[in-house]
Formats: sequence, C-alpha cells, structure tokens
Amino acid sequence: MMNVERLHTPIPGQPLIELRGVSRRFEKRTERHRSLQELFIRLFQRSSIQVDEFWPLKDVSLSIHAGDSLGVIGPNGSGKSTLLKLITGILQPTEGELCVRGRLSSLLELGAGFQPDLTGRENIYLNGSIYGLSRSEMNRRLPDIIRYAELGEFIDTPVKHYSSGMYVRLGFAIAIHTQPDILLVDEVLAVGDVSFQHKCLNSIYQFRKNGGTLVLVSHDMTAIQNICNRAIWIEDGRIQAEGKPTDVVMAYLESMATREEEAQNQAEAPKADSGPGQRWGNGKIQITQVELCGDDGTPRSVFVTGEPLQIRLHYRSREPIQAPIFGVALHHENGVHIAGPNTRFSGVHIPQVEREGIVTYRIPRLPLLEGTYTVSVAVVNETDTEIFDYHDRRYPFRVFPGRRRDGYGLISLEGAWEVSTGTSAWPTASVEEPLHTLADSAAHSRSSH
Ligand SMILES: Nc1ncnc2c1ncn2[C@@H]1O[C@H](COP(=O)(O)OP(=O)(O)OP(=O)(O)O)[C@@H](O)[C@H]1O
Repeated sequence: MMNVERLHTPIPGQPLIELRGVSRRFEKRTERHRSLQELFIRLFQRSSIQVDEFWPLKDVSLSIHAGDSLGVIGPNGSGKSTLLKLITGILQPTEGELCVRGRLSSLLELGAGFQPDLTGRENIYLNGSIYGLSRSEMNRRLPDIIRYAELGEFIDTPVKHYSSGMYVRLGFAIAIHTQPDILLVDEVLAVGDVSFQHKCLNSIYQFRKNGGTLVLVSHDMTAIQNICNRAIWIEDGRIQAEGKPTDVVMAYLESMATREEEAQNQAEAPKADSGPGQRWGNGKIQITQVELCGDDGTPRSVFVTGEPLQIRLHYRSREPIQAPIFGVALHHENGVHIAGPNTRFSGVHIPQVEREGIVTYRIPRLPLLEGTYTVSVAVVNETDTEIFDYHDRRYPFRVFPGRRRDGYGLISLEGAWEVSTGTSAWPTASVEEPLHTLADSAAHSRSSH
C-alpha cells in the first residue's frame, strides 16, 4: 500500500517533506553461468537468471520542516540516494506514504536531468520547465545562471562533451537560481574544483540564511556539521540515528571505527602483542593494555576537539620496582611529535609498583584538531636509563571537529581575540575565534584531506 502526494506550494505549519513508513524494493538479477555448456543451455531456456528482491529502504519515517537543513550520512550503498530519488519522484515508494509540499530543485547524479545532445543553454530552459518555471522567467534568470556556471563559450556546446566538473557547474547554477523551496544535493559537489566548491558552499549558506530548506547527502562530515542543523544516519535501509549533526556523526563514526577494528582483528589472528608500531624494553614492568576513553570511561577510538580524553595504561610487574616513570606521547599521522608528558615532568612520584595496576593520564579538553593521531606509551626507570616497556605509536585515534571549528593546523590554542578599532566612536569588540566563513572552513578541510 503506497500513497504519494505532491504540491507545488508549501502549506504553513506543515512539513515540506513527510515520509511515513516508506519502503522501496529493488530486484537484483544475477546470472549464473559457470561453464560453456551452461551458456549453451541458456540459449534455449531463461532459468539461469536468478531474481532476488532486496529493500534498500525499509519503513522510513521522517519530517522535514521549512528552514531545516538535513544532513544524510551512511556507508556506500546504504540507501541515501534512493531516499533522495523518492523525494524528487525519480523513484516511487513500494510501500508507505510520501508527501512533498513545495518546489524542489535537485542535484543528484552527474548529468541527470540533462539531454546530452542539447547545448548547455538549451538544457537550462529544459530544466526550468522541469522545475516548473515559465520560459519568460527562465529568460530573466538566464544571464545569472550562465555567469554563475562560468562555462564561457561552452554554454553553446552540447553537454555530452562536458567534463564531470562542467556538468556540476551547470547543474548547481540551475538548481540554485530556480529559487526552490527545497534543495536536494547528493554528494556531486565534491566533483567541482576547489574554487567552485567554495562558491557552491557560499550559495548553500545564503540559501539557508534566506530560509531555504536543504537535504544534503555527503561523506564529508565537516560539511554536514557546518551546514546542517539536523542529521540522519542511514544504514541497512533504516534510520539508525537522528538528531544534532555532531551527535549523529559521532555515533556513525564510532560504529565505523568499531567495524574497522573488528575487520582488522578478524584479518589477523589476535596476539597480545599485535598492533602497528614497534615495541621494545626489558619487560620488568609491562604495559599490558592501553585504553583511550571519553568522559564515561568507555574505550573508543574517535574523539571530538575539546572533549575530555583519558589514556589508561594497565601495567604488570613481577617484582617490586622503585620509582618508575610512566609517560605518553602523541604524534600526528604526518609524523609531527605533538606532546610527550610523563609523571616526572608533572611532579608525580610513584614510590613503587608491584603486580598489576592502572596509571591514567587525563586531558580535560582535547586540544587536537581534525586528523588521525597515535599514542605511544612508555614506562622507564627513575633516571630514564632503563626502558621497561615502550609501545611506539601503537594506538591510533581520530579527531573530528566539534560544533565549531577552532582554526587550521593541529591544535587549538584556545586563545581570545581582542579587536581595537582605534576610534572612540566604536566600542571595543572581543571575539573568541577568528571569523572565517563556512565555505572557508569546509573548502579548507576538504583540500587538506
Ligand atoms: N535502480 C536500481 N535497481 C536495483 N538496485 C539499485 C538501483 N538503484 C540502487 N540500487 C541499489 O540499492 C542500494 C542502495 O543504493 P543507494 O544508491 O541508495 O546507496 P547510497 O547510500 O546512496 O550509496 P553511495 O554512498 O555509494 O552513494 C545499493 O545496493 C544499490 O546497488
């Protein structure tokens, strides 16, 4: 049972997009010919084609209100594009109710919505009519679209000769200039060059500021956190989490990191001593386990700038050892040594260790910016002349930006800006961080990946 309603104007107080129990079924056809003989038999019968059905979206319910900016994240093949295609009407739901109230523009697959033999200019008119705009309205908008797309004389070339970046330029220029109520964007922006990405992100930001409603599918977690006010994580055809972008991104990355760890553990037989990096030392004290934890004490490998992080070193010593020094080191993946605190530098004297115990290093606010880092751990004697155990860069973890990006580079200095205008007519302003645009940060983060 399915029901689809599409209205071209929003109804005040009602969501622009509403899905109730929406599912979509596809058929997967697999051909099973194993031998020439089988191929020969297939000439006379069609039974070697096996048709399996699968559901890329199952029982999805979602409301998107005017002014919302919804980020959609999830692994490859999890149903994100299928969701957008259902909203635009390229696909129909198999089950459930779908209601769209407002004019849509979309940028989904490369070249979708274009006629290959028509020129860029002709395709602008074609798309205008698809988006419900008259020819005279399109005449009015044409110069702006052409200027925005920056295609020069290629605007009069059939689009089948366009590069993928040129398709995106034209597609986005049309989508943004038709002033839709709802703009749907599926990853394709990443295809454009850095300067065009910058321009697109600025336009999306303006579109949002003017009250436009956005649905953005992206694997760029920074863009999702910067642009969206809500996010959903789709996997196995279902919404796994929904809420504030940072929370949903964290939950998704956590799950991905856990899966990666499990896959790695399955790939190699687990050894007590396994893991990347070198290990050395005479073993009089052994570091038996290292855990990186957040505030709640649960070990994980993904953190956000500014949150607490504790590094827990579990040790074992067969004999009593006097005054050992425990230390940790943090390296960025590019090899830069960021920090190397130890118990002696901090004036923490450990009189003696014996048997088992835990030494914890607490970082109240993680100053590291987005990137991949490793932890090294060590325990040495009082004079730093005997190494008991040293694990060099064996514990990787990832850092993602929080709600606010703190700057470029590796660490947040947590400084404060003070601006004096030099005239008495203006009050002195104080801001906590440099003011840079959304597009600056997203384009920079992408170019630095
Ligand atoms: N027309 C179709 N016929 C059959 N199967 C399809 C069709 N379109 C998509 N699929 C399948 O549906 C599943 C979901 O695809 P979808 O494109 O929605 O994933 P996605 O989350 O957007 O992935 P990605 O991140 O790789 O873009 C995939 O297994 C895909 O192969």
